[in-house]
Amino acid sequence: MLRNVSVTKNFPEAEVTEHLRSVFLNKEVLAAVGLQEAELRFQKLLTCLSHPPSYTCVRASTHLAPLEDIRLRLVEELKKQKWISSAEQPSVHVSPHPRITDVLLLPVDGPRPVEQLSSEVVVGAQCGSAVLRGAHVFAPGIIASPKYMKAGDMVSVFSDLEGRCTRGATSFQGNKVFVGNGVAEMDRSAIFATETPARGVGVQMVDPLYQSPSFDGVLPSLVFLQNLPSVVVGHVLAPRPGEWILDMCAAPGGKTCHIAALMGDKGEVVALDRIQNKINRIRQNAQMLSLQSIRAYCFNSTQAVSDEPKQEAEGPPFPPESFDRVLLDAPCSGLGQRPNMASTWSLKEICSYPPLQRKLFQAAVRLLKKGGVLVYSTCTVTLAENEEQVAWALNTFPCLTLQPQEPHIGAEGMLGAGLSPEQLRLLQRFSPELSWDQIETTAPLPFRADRDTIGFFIAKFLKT
Ligand SMILES: C[S@@+](CC[C@H](N)C(=O)[O-])C[C@H]1O[C@@H](n2cnc3c(N)ncnc32)[C@H](O)[C@@H]1O
Repeated sequence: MLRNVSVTKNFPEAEVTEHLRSVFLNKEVLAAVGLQEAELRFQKLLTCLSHPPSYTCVRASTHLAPLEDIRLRLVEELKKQKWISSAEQPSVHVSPHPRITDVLLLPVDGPRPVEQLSSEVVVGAQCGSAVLRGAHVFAPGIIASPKYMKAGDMVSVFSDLEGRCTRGATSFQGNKVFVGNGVAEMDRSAIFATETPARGVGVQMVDPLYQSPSFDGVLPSLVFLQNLPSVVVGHVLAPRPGEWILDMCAAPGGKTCHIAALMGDKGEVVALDRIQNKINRIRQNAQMLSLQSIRAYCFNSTQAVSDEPKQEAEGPPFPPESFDRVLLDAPCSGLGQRPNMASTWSLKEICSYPPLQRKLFQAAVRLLKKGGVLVYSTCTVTLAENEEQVAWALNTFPCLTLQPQEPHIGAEGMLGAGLSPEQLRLLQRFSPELSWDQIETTAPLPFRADRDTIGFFIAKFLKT
């Protein structure tokens, strides 16, 4: 083992683990690699999902400044952070990705040997996952704290894996995972005040299990935290200046902003999402990154095609064959997220996604011009939401053909959906389990970055 592996993902719902196991041990996989190898891959998947990737990926705003300038400014900013100058962390390494021209990579140090303290703060699983990726604990994420906790106390932070801890509790004995030590920034009474719920940092992480810089307020217009496969999506879509692009499920707008940046902010990116609050996030992000070409609307994208003649209003719904390119970054079960300790979903919830994805896909195909490009992506690992959707799409829409992707830095598609070897080669599946114990954590970042990602899937189609 090249990593100090201490946690293995366990889905609280045993039927979810069993379901995933049947996906990863499907007949086609068993015939190709055998039971032992398939079982091993599945166990590695569960292990690596419970750990964050060994680096942080940021997308640089190369529409505003050259990559090298942004890199140097980032190094300067991060040098100012306390952890950087501590004895353990001698220097800041920010490396460009060897192939992706707007990506910077920073190593994550961990898991580190951190001693647990007697004072315990319990946070929600989502907050715990964010801490494992370099965040501090924000007050709303805190569920339990010692009875007499005062600002300035040193505390150990635990993530409540199953959402069982009661808000305001003083201790918790349930299923929890240690994520590091920090200094309380507030008294307990301020955190659990009923009249004005506390905001801001509740615990400053000074000794986290995984150490990486905090990007809070760091060069907000020049660097954007984004997983590597998500950045790949924008490049695979390959938008050109002047085009009309639709991002059907856009919030909070990471990919929307990337698309607009790749177009040099010339043309228009229509960003739809069905949740109003999230539309505000898209607008804030666009503003922060100085992007003018984004129009965001709150709309259910399954209804985004109109057969009526176009009204005067410029927003959705749109006539068929309107867009040069469409991105469907679909709502999904999110099982590829790392570290993924928050999944308390039932099998029924996980299985609810494919029908919604198909409705969105149908609208996407109708809205795309002939000769246009459609990119479908998810951050999950199931066949039903990925390769099986591709097989369904190719059968349902004879006008679609699979296209090669550039860059293609992930693995090929997974066996099990009846796709041919040629079709699988055109798909891009980021499968961290395939190289989990094969890459030295000391290997140079650019070598391990492409393999040590979240679980993710990308398919690119042309409408002929
Ligand atoms: C995977 S997230 C999108 C992430 C986004 N593309 C990014 O890169 O920042 C999926 C989004 O789909 C939205 N969504 C779900 N159902 C939708 C629908 N019927 N129409 C539009 N948006 C939908 C969700 O609100 C969620 O924000």
